[in-house]
Amino acid sequence: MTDTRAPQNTVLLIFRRDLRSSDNPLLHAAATAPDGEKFDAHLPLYVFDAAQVDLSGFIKDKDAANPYKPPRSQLAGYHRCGPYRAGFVGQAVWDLKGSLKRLGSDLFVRLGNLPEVVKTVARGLAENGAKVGAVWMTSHEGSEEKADEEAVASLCEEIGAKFKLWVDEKYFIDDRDTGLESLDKLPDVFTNYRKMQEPLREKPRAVLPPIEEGSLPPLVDSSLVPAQSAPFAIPDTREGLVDALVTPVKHILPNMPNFPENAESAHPFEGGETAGHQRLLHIIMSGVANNYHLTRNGLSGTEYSTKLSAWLAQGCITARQIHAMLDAFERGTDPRFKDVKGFGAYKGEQDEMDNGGIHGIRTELLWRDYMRLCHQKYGNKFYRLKGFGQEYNNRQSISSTGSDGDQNGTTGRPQRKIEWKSPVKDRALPTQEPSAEGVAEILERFKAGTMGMSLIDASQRELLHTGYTSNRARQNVASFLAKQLKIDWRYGAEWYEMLLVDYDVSSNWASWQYVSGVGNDPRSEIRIFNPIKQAFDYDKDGSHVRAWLPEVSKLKRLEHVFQPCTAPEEDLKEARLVNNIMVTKPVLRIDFYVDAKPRTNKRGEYRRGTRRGRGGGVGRHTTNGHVHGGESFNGSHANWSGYTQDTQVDAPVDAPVDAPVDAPADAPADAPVMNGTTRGPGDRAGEYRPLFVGPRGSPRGGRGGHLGGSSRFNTW
Ligand SMILES: Cc1cc2nc3c(=O)[nH]c(=O)nc-3n(C[C@H](O)[C@H](O)[C@H](O)COP(=O)(O)OP(=O)(O)OC[C@H]3O[C@@H](n4cnc5c(N)ncnc54)[C@H](O)[C@@H]3O)c2cc1C
Repeated sequence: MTDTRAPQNTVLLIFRRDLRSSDNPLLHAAATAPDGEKFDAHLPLYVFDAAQVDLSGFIKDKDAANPYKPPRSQLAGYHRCGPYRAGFVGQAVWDLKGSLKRLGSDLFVRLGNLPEVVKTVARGLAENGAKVGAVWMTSHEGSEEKADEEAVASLCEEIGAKFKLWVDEKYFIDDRDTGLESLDKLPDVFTNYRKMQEPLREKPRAVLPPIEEGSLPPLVDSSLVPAQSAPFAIPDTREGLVDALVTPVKHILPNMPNFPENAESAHPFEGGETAGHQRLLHIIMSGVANNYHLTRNGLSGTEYSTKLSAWLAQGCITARQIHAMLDAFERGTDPRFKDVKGFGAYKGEQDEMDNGGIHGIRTELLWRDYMRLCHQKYGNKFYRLKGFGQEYNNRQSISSTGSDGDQNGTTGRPQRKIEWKSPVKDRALPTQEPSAEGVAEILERFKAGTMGMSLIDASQRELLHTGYTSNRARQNVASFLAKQLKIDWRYGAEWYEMLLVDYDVSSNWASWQYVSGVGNDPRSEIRIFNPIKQAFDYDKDGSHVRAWLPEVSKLKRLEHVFQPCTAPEEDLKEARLVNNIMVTKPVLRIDFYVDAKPRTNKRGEYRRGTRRGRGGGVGRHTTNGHVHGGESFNGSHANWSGYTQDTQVDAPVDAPVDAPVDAPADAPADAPVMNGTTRGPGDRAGEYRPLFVGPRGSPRGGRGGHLGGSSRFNTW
């Protein structure tokens, strides 16, 4: 019998990566439905998904078993969601609950598999005489996300509820306004997409009007909603929730190094819409936004870039909210910013002056859109070793070689082979050097930041300790793993997936592909970052490396700080580094000379001019690093050909990932000047130390990658 108190037309609002109450299309539509289409009740629901999050922290009874396998990445078996993002999402969910309560609503939090939870909730309501009339959720990229959407849609058919999948409106340009007739028409080079969309200032839709308190349909009576099933219990405090999420995944490495004394997190921020909006306000008030184009290549501190990525990834804020606030500042319509330089400086469409910093932020937000569109276009090709680059039109393709069955080139055009190295025996090519064990050992050192290449090690330590590392460092790390060590880049992408607080499936996998040369970098074949030169350019006084790698901090000369194996014996002794693995067994050694003679560099001059002309704001470019010779794996040279340092490459002026040429404007006049020449492999074979050789020359074993856990991807 129907309970007359029980609502017969409840709308289930499923929150996913749209953890916000403002500018949220689902809430907006539920609040503004015209008479006749209004729901009797609403039920906002967030599910911590067992396929993403280790739920064992929610089990209080020590004897109870977790019905779900702890989620692991498919290739390497890493946690799917590490402690930083788990904590951040917990905070964001709690914040959303608070915001919804202020609107007269609430957030029901449940654990398990999303479609199963929806089924349980719908059944439970039905048993209590209520009925789910509709289920709404936003659409997200990712094969698992799509599978969930399909499963919920089928369930709705079964229970006679209307299913609606909403466009996720947290992007800069709304999907409906891109002008693309179909995804086939998405340009394969970002610059072309940007040109299609310019002027960017005019593109974003207006932010949705705020929801008024009491405008949502009544909140469903909580006594009608089935409780969380055993063995799980949901904590009723914010700290309890965060603790339950973080505890099972907080031991990342068996021998986790201590947080270095002199290091500070560049991302000390909390999850949630409230904190995201405070940060947005801060970047305008403090001048971070104005200066963004000058500082965005920084490595240390909270202020060189916006640090909005983690909130964007979880949908705590939307790109159009960011745009709206920046635009209000530029047009002078928000008096909160009246004392900030640049307030009201934009004089309308005729105005040719552009705030370089804000222009830069808009362009980065467009990159983010673009990577998601590429994900939509190429689907699961995002996760395969040979990438999606081969699908390009008009592009010389690259083929990948290895033994995991998906590495053959397909287009019949001239192809360069990438012989990816694997830590797994039956995936490694028979000719692979070093062996699978050797690669497994390097990956362990990659994770711990003990490879002996300090810019990369410092970034890996920062990531390990904080869940964040700069864009500049990310590019170097990815290039080092994929292009210099030639290790299957997906191990890096999965490591990032676990640790990044701002992990976003599209941005992460597209960026790894881009830098690894299998995605959509039009210059992928020649763009390889030289991590020593990059360190000289972007960590001019070595303070970033010294802070995150305290071991090398006592070395005096910068080139030794950046590559400790090159330091003289007495310096190593003084710094107590003689037996350190970073010195005794660097995974790669790059010869790099520093001298005092400035070199004229016409190319550099030209770039400076070009970037200035476009508002790039690039200053003195006094460094010229050169890589000598090749590197050796167990004594044999890796196959480098031609020029390898990134200074040889013209980077597009708006490229965030591929802008390795620009020295920041604040380059001191007395920055060291580096000279040298690039030689082909083999020139200096005798000078390179054998790599991957264990103590006393014996090969060292290492933990291999292993498959395990839930399967996110089906096209390895
Ligand atoms: C190997 C690699 C992996 C990456 N993985 C991720 C990831 O998982 N999640 C993620 O958000 N970004 C990723 N990025 C892109 C970029 O490094 C981060 O977005 C940026 O460092 C975040 O810091 P921020 O918010 O201060 O960025 P800002 O420099 O202030 O940029 C503003 C916003 O623009 C977007 N953005 C900036 N650069 C990029 C870019 N290259 N691609 C796409 N969007 C961009 C972000 O949303 C960012 O918050 C990756 C880059 C590389 C090279």
